[in-house]
Amino acid sequence: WKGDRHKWIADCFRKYGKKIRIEPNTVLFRSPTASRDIYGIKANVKRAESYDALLRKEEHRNTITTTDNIMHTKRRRLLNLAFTDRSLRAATSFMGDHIDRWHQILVEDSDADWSEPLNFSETADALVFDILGDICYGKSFEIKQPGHNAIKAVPHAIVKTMRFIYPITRSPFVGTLPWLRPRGLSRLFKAIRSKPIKLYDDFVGTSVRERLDREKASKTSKEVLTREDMVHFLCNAKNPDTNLPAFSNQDIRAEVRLLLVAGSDSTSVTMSALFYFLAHHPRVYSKLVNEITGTYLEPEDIVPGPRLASCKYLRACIDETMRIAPAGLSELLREMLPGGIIIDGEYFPLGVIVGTARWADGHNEQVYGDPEIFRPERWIPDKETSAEEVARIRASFHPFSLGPFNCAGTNFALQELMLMVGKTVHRLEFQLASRERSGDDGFPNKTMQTNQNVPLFHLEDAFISVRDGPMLQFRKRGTV
Ligand code: HEM
Repeated sequence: WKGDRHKWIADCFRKYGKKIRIEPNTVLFRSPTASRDIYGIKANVKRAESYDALLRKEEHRNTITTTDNIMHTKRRRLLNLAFTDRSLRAATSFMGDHIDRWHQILVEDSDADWSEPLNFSETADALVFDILGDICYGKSFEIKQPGHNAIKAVPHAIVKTMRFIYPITRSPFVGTLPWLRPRGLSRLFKAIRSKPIKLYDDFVGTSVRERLDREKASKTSKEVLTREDMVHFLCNAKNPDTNLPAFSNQDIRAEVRLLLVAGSDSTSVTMSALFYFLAHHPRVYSKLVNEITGTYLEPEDIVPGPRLASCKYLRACIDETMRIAPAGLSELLREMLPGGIIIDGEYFPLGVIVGTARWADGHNEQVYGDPEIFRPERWIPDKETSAEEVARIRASFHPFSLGPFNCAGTNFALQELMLMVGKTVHRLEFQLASRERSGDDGFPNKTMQTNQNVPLFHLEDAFISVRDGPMLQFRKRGTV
């Protein structure tokens, strides 16, 4: 309930070593070999039943909430059809347009001076949500635009919902949920949905329906044009075994729901934390600006491709952010299948639940030495950091998880982050709003990073990482 489970888990590791039994039947690990043993391609495990609690009703079941391995493999194989190089290329132009418009909004009315202070988490949420809406079904939510829009409440409502659901997923009663759902629990959850979540449900339902109608009409009429968005790829995906359409309309709705949440929140947390660290670390900020402005003459030139991939410091800043402030702080639980598995040399039998926790992994003193320090250089081999050292820490670093249940949108997320950060630091300058510079940022409970004297970016654990701030001001680069 307090949102500090991730810190409690890290403290337990510090106190008891690299294996902790946090519940009678649940063991967490903190070592690179354990991560591979638990999540790797050969691991004899399935997603634990706590994933079931993320589901309000059976029709919403999608790839991430499918705990049966055979079903998951089938769904995932089909979902991957929406994440091809072609779909990634198709998404590029939507992403670029949204980012350009977002920049205009950030500095609107502030031609010669700094903009009004704004809560960066909120504006980053709006940007990634708009991008995802557009990319999923060709309809942006337009919540980054100034003015009233009821959908603006949705990212906040997702946080509220996760705060409510997360303790249920970790409760001893989680096993009863599949039984309770058809016996009134789904109806109860529906009845107590907050207004913004209801709005969001209706919005997703209507938008997907309209989009599917458009797709159908485009097959018979040349006048109806569709975009190559995710729905297009999902509609046209054929089951390779039967050559029939891979997804029913209900499946498409369920997968779009997953993509909107999995794809928006994670990327937005990373953006907010990265801008927080850049604002607090002028040396890192100017090194990043030099790399981007040295690689590209104009922000408009920044597009995905080999040149953007060559921006090593940009990628290192993103990796360092995902290490120190991961999108998802605690454990991703897996349950042993018949036969069990060996983890870190020890046998665990059928039914035992195991996992690793991302915050605890990223803050492991034994791996990183100075884990509380934001230092992107640790990811780049040079005179001071050997290639072996970088390979050693990379072996412990799995922000997108690994194996058959890893993030389906990894390439998509990295492309989006590289583009958003690259374009933003090229086109705009930013600074901490004065209130935050004086240390009174209104966000309590920050842990101080002792030797840099910079507070850690405050995150609360609700399965997703709940964040607020930083408060930033923007202006066009080169404005005096
Ligand atoms: C910084 C950004 C992101 C991070 C750190 C991240 C991380 C992860 C992780 C750790 C998982 C595994 C969760 C689990 O096992 O419970 C996951 C799953 C998933 N992610 Fe991401 N993600 C990011 C962005 C995205 C984006 C942009 C999309 C899509 C547009 C996406 C789509 C998915 C999907 C569909 C799954 C479920 C995969 C499955 O169940 O097989 N993610 N993500």
